[in-house]
Amino acid sequence: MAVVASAPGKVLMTGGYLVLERPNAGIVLSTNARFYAIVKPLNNNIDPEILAWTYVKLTSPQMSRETIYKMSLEHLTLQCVSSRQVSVSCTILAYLIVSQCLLLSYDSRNPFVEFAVQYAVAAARAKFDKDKKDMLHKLLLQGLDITILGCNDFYSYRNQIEARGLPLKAESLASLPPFTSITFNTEEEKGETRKPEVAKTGLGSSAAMTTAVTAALLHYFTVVNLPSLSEDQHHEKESTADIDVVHEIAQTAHCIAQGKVGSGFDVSSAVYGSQRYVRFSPDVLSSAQLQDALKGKSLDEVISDVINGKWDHERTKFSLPPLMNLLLGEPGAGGSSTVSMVGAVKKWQKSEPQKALETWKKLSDANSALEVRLNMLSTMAKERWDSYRSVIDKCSLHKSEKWMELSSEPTEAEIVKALLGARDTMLEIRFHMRLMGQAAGIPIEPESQTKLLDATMNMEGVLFAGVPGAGGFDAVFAVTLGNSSSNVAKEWSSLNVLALLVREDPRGVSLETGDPRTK
Ligand SMILES: Nc1ncnc2c1ncn2[C@@H]1O[C@H](COP(=O)(O)OP(=O)(O)O)[C@@H](O)[C@H]1O
Ligand SMILES: C[C@@](O)(CCOP(=O)(O)OP(=O)(O)O)CC(=O)O
Repeated sequence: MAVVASAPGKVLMTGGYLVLERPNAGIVLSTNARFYAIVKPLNNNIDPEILAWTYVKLTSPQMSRETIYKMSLEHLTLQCVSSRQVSVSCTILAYLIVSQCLLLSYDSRNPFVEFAVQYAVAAARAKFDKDKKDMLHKLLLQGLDITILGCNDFYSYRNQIEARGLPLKAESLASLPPFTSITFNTEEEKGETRKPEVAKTGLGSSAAMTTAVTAALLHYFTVVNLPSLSEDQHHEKESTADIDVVHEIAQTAHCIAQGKVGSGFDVSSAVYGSQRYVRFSPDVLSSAQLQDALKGKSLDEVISDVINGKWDHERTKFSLPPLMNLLLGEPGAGGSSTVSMVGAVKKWQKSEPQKALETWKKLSDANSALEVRLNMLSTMAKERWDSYRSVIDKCSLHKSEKWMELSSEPTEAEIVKALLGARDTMLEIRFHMRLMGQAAGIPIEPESQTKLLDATMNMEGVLFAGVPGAGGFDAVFAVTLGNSSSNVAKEWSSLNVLALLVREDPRGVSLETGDPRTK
């Protein structure tokens, strides 16, 4: 029986850079862009002769790639035995032709999935008693057939839309077949051509992919029982023990595959959904990092350190107040390298510690203030729904400068004040993020984005807009009121900005009923 699991992509609305250090928090919204992993046995006829190793087949239809690994059942090491490009359909070919670089030349390894497989099997072994270990061994002998699929929203199709002469509108994106082939951007840096990179929108495809594969495998091995999408996924639900295991394993695999320990908000939101996040102490992964660097400990020892480690990340339920929508717009073909941006900020913190501390304090206060204001609006919506709905409806049709005049009674005026307060706080966050970028010499909110964000914040029904995560030239986000998103998308189109189809969806990792391509 196949197991299908999915995990969402993310948008870090506040907390870029600061969230790398405890106890700073980041507000991360998960999205309806989901990454799927399908796991099933590769071969139903177990060959009793083969007891020392098994096969793992990894198929990425969007990269037209199929890789076969041989996995040692003792050490869980993976050896790539074949990798080939599988045939592509005519529609996919059309996209490939216009892409800047054909996939054939691209590196065929997928370290995210490779580590997810190794760590998930090791976790199952660590958790199981003798009988269940035998069951696991039999399951592994049948081989693992893994297919990975990311929603189109994870990838940038802007170049293809332009190349095909289609209008730069969400409708053009909607006309693409689901799970369309991925293309690569080749970038020039100082006259040299860099390694081609997947053309992404910045929703965290690797974190969602690692989480979906880890979750599907752990469910397939019966280590965990994943919730389904229809189940009420409350973060504060008494027992999150099963998804906590998914988190620990996916986070470890993701860090090791990336070769760095980031804040982990992307994996946390892929597992638990939208939240206020405070990072885990990096020490919890020291054993896994050492193993990778020195090949000192066995995977079984490392996994028991990971499972028994002190995972001290904090997550609190958070989602946008009712009748507010998250909208993303792609102003260009993307391409900021988060790693080098983080490096530049760290260098600045060392060279100007006092100034950096002051900026971080102001940013941290503004981030907290925005969170308080949005939570206040959620409470107002709960307690005074009619006034709240009426204010949102009215404000959705006007620019913010008119909002105060629209309130017809004191409760409404109070709600408008809270909306305007949230707006001002976002302006403050943007101001300090820009200062940090200037001081560190990196484009956190580059001038072109400032112009776009100012224009967006001046559109009817826009609460605020900003650069998500590390900032740069990737997609921008806007939080819009009521039904104003379609107007914003239209205005963006006239500014050469492509409105993406993605929206907020607070749900985390889940079990699916079947292959998403057959839906
Ligand atoms: N559909 C896919 N099939 C195989 N690998 C994928 C797929 N989607 C993403 N990846 C891998 O994930 C990497 C992108 O991850 P990441 O840098 O986290 O992107 P994002 O900006 O979306 O966070 C790609 O370089 C590729 O290795
Ligand atoms: C700088 C950061 O705080 C936020 C980066 O956020 P992005 O959403 O830009 O992430 P990528 O998917 O890696 O591009 C680094 C971190 O928190 O790890």
